[in-house]
Amino acid sequence: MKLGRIAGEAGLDAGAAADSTVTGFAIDHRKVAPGTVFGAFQGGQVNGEDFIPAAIEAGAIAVVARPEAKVDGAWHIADPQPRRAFARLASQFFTPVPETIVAVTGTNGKTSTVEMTRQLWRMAGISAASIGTLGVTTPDESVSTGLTTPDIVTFLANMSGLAREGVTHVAFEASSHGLSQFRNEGLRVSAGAFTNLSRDHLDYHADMEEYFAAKMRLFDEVVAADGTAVIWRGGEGWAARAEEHARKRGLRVLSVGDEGEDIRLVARIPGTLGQMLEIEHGGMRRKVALPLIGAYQASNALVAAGLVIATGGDPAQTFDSLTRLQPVRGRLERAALNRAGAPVYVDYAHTPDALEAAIAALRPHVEGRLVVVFGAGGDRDQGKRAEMGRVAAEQADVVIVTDDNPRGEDPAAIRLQVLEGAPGAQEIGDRRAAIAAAVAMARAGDIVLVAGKGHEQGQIIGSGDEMRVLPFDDVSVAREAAAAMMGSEA
Ligand SMILES: CC(=O)N[C@H]1[C@@H](OP(=O)(O)OP(=O)(O)OC[C@H]2O[C@@H](n3ccc(=O)[nH]c3=O)[C@H](O)[C@@H]2O)O[C@H](CO)[C@@H](O)[C@@H]1O[C@H](C)C(=O)N[C@@H](C)C(=O)N[C@H](CCC(=O)O)C(=O)O
Ligand SMILES: Nc1ncnc2c1ncn2[C@@H]1O[C@H](COP(=O)(O)OP(=O)(O)OP(=O)(O)O)[C@@H](O)[C@H]1O
Ligand SMILES: N[C@H](CCC[C@H](N)C(=O)O)C(=O)O
Ligand SMILES: [Mg+2]
Repeated sequence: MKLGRIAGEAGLDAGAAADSTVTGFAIDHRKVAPGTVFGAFQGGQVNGEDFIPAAIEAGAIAVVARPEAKVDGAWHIADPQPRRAFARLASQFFTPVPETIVAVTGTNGKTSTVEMTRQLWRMAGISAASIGTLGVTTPDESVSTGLTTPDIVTFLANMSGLAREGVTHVAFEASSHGLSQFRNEGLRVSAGAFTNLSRDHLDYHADMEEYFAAKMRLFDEVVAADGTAVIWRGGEGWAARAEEHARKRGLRVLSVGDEGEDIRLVARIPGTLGQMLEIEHGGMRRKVALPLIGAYQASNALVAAGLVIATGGDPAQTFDSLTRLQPVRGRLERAALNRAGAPVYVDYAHTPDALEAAIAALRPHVEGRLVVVFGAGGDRDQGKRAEMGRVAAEQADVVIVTDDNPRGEDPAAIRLQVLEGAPGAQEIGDRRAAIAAAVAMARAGDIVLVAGKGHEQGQIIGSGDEMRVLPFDDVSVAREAAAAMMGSEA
């Protein structure tokens, strides 16, 4: 494909390089091959513009960078917003793309919602995929990408790869990092969902307002002008503000929740292994037996239904399919039963709000004590740590504070910050030992919640060149602990 054509379609100027043949796109100079268009961006760690000479040396034919960047020996596609311009350009190259694409943003619930959306589409006989924290999931496989929202080149390449495999519908997670770095642009996004907003990532965003503004790029810019915003009505006013953004842009709004106008959750009755939802849609009331526990899973399932309906799904069939949803990995996953018959749940709660939601989900099922084991990630928002401690101390009966991906920080210092909010908690740094202690202490009627890592397969220790990922899986560790207890009795 000629650069001139790609640039023309994107409304950019390819100048003297118009006749060059484009072989690919890269945002990392180490991935540049002859014929590549290189995107040079100023990052949080380094300035990508410093790598322009090396990229040109490696064969870059054009460089997308700020007007003030110095580009010698390749065509300079100058734009004050180079990440956006690069995305526009790259999206002309990575074709075809799936015809129906939807995005989910919010602090918690993105992974669950995209996965449930994929499942609902699949049950309707559609070839669907999801992209997010769990990787790229298709009917056949799940491949990890390492990030929730992959970089723009990986994202677009995945999208066109999926379309070539025959996938017509994709739901992807739009993290605030991804949105603010234009990691998913250039495609027609038919609908976007907003699940909720609460404290997280205040290491990256200056304050909650900035965090919210990053998320609102979804409605302000990313969703197509004739698209739909699916909004979970709840929380402290953020949903109402999200709705304002959507309406101002002229998007169709589909509101969901206790106060939702389009999909109203009239009643929710927790059961042993699931819950009964009474919902109202289009003037009709119906009961749905959702085979998942917890208010938060009901919210995500209904937002997923909203996305499917917003993009042409049949409402009756979609609500019916909710009764066959499979659990999402690491989200209230029942990992084991200990010797006393106490269940051990693994959940990905790693924010104060999520921890509260996970504990609330289990509370109706607890007859004795709720034992929670959790920590907080290193090199991430420090302010959420004590808040997580407070939620655990207030809502659980026994609290064990442990390690969760300390990364470049001193794990003991992270635990100390969590313990500030939970002064009476036990402290067991080694996560395996902490889980074993919780499993060993649980009696009949108790429930153990191991929070923070969910589906994760490793404990990240150190950063930069020193970084190591030690294999670690909460589900198997919980199972081993339960099995060891059985063994000790025999
Ligand atoms: C804070 C953050 O989001 N950083 C991501 C971002 O970095 P950045 O743009 O600031 O990049 P940088 O490292 O300063 O480098 C600047 C530019 O120089 C380029 N470069 C860099 C080095 C080099 O030798 N050559 C080169 O060309 C880089 O490719 C980049 O384009 O872009 C990089 C390239 O795509 C990502 O790898 C990196 O993710 C880091 C590893 C990360 O940990 N990100 C986490 C925080 C993250 O993104 N999480 C979100 C949220 C998860 C959630 O929902 O909770 C996610 O979507 O996963
Ligand atoms: N709708 C919700 N409301 C409150 N808490 C939720 C909700 N959905 C999920 N959670 C909590 O957040 C955890 C993570 O859920 P999920 O992975 O779906 O969110 P996410 O937004 O993708 O997270 P991340 O930002 O890490 O990608 C769950 O394990 C649960 O504890
Ligand atoms: N996407 C989230 C995942 C956090 C998971 C938790 N286990 C941690 O490491 O903090 C983040 O990067 O902030
Ligand atoms: Mg996620």
